[in-house]
Amino acid sequence: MASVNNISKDRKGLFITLEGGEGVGKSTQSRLLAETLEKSGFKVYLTREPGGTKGAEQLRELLLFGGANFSCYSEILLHMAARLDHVEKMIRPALAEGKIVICDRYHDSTLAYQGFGIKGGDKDALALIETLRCFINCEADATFWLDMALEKTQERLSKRGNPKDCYERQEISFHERVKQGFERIYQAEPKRIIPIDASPCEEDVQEQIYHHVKALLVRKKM
Ligand SMILES: Nc1ncnc2c1ncn2[C@@H]1O[C@H](COP(=O)(O)OP(=O)(O)OP(=O)(O)O)[C@@H](O)[C@H]1O
Ligand SMILES: Cc1cn([C@H]2C[C@H](O)[C@@H](COP(=O)(O)O)O2)c(=O)[nH]c1=O
Repeated sequence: MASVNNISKDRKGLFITLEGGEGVGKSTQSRLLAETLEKSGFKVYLTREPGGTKGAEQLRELLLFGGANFSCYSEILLHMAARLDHVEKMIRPALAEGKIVICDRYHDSTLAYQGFGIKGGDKDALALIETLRCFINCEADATFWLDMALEKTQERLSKRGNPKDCYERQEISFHERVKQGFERIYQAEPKRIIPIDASPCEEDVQEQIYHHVKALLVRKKM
């Protein structure tokens, strides 16, 4: 079992993020985890990024469907502006109230999509993201990285049939860089990030995740 040493001791609540490429099942698993925890009596704040506040949802619409084709550095700043609003207004208060915050995508998506997917791991882009991460200063206690073969996720997405956002419309080589980016992020922070095989059925993936969450709750004495 992966180590869960990243838990913040002075925080009342627990901050869990779910990360990974397109269609690996993050939203499905975020919802299932929230339902399971609520049934066990925990207070949960289920949210997503970009999003979670009025302003951040407006930025989501602009970034995903606005067609503005921002320069990559502007795109990083916009994702980070959405995150800061979300953290200040929703995430930090929920954690202070002792809630379990479950966030569908967070900081690792900026690193994987903008840092590795668009900028190919460029040092300046990674440094800018890191600087803003330090400024926001709200780290996840644990991150589930859902991973599976790209061909399989394409199958899932074609069945889902939602309108494609600007990232989903990118060529396969972009998604390969994003996937490799998540691998690099995991290698850099193996204590926080817990890799999950996202290829089995929903129930099996849920079981893998819940197994780790139970251990986190024990460690956090929740
Ligand atoms: N374990 C699974 N097995 C088969 N299909 C799944 C599984 N998990 C999710 N799905 C289906 O795959 C599609 C994508 O799932 P979901 O929206 O949860 O993924 P996501 O990672 O949040 O996607 P996105 O990155 O686009 O937000 C949905 O139609 C969902 O019902
Ligand atoms: C937080 C964040 C997200 N993205 C991208 C990744 C996805 O393509 C979309 C979000 O939509 P989904 O329904 O969650 O798949 O936004 C990004 O590029 N950078 C980020 O920081």
